[in-house]
Amino acid sequence: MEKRDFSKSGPRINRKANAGKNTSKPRQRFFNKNADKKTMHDRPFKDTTVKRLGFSPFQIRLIQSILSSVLVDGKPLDKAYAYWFAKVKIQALEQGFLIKQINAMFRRLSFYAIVCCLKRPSDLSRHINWLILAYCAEQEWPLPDIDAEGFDRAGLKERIKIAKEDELLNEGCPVWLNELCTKELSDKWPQERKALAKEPSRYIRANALKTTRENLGHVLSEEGVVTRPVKGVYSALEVTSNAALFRTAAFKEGLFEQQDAGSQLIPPFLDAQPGMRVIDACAGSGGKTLQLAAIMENKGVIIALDTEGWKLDDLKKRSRRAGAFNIETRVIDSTKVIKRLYDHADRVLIDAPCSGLGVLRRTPDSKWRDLRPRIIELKKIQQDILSRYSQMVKVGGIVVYSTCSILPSENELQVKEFIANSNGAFELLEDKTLYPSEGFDGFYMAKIIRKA
Ligand SMILES: C[S@@+](CC[C@H](N)C(=O)[O-])C[C@H]1O[C@@H](n2cnc3c(N)ncnc32)[C@H](O)[C@@H]1O
Repeated sequence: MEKRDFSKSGPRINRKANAGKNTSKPRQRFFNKNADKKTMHDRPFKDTTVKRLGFSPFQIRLIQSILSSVLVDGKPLDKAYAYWFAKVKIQALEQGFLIKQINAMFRRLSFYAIVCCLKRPSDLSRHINWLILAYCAEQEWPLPDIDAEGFDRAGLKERIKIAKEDELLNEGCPVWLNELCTKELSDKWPQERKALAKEPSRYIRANALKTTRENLGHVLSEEGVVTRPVKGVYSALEVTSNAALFRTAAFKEGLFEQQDAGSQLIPPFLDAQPGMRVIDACAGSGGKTLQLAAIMENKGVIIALDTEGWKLDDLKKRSRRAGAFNIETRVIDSTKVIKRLYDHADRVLIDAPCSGLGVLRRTPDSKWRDLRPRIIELKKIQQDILSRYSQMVKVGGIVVYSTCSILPSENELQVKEFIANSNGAFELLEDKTLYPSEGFDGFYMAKIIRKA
């Protein structure tokens, strides 16, 4: 599991003289790893009560454990959620409430560090309770009675007010990210920065192999889930109620997948038809592969490739649930896997590994580590993948190169370099960037034709 390093992301602002003391404490385990699940099960949970009163002592212990997994142990936030919510089973609504609050803390970690009189977000790893207090104070909830020795309560309100006036802090933007995106996006960046600071909407994709979008809306409403169709994305519904989607019968029956509405625009862009031979070259767990199977009405064949076998195993499970039967999976464990498929396909989707800067709203912990060195490596991988994997399409066929980044250097500049080096064998037909300020997550897609 990749560890997070939170050490280098501090905002550059003047700090007050009463900066926090470095009271290093031994690591705490807030929930016993062998917590008795029975006592945690099905506790009554009233969303409105919690909203008014803040966190219960039980919730505080769970939040402490999740924050500790990420800030102290360096686990990614989604893995920490998976671990703790499997161990401490609670009602779906309460789980949703906690995820919402913890995501909001991670979205603006630099803001809360300053409110706690700390220099860097990484300093919060030694002051998890301070973070919880600062968060509650900002929500204007009563401050919970937790051990927070050295926490400066006087002037909390004033520090929150001052931090809110600093755009970078208020939008939870680390300095490295601001520098990189200002350089790449110039005038466009401030509005994207603002958009990336917001809580994302929830979208699902109706699985056309089993239902229609309209029917799915009805079925879900019978299960208490409120949705509305998304304009401009024929397969997408926005979920507007606080629902436990994965516990619905509709999900178990494979009627839908959770997928951002912007992401749902990429598979149709490939223009794959029923009966074609299609390669999804970086398929991962198959978000787009499953959509391609639906577009192709289960006819023809999709070869789903990835370097990570466990992701393809996930894809197999998801295809069974979705009723998608035209997908073959192959792990890329040598260059031969790709070479054997040269000149093979009518369509090739290259959903390349990337910085993920377009989807930061959904991974709010990832920005607190300077990703610039990794982005340099990723760009080399993207160019290599583009030049080799594009050979898998037949002459006359289409390649779509896509990312969930909004950086031109991972997107249009990569495509430009690839086309320039192809000696006329490939031509760009059309490309699009979806920006977070337009509503969905940020994505790029380029449609390229093989001419020789
Ligand atoms: C953006 S993710 C793909 C997401 C997926 N297409 C979806 O819609 O859910 C990029 C994927 O590329 C894979 N990957 C990384 N390096 C690769 C390589 N050299 N060749 C093929 N896949 C690679 C990663 O394991 C990851 O699953």
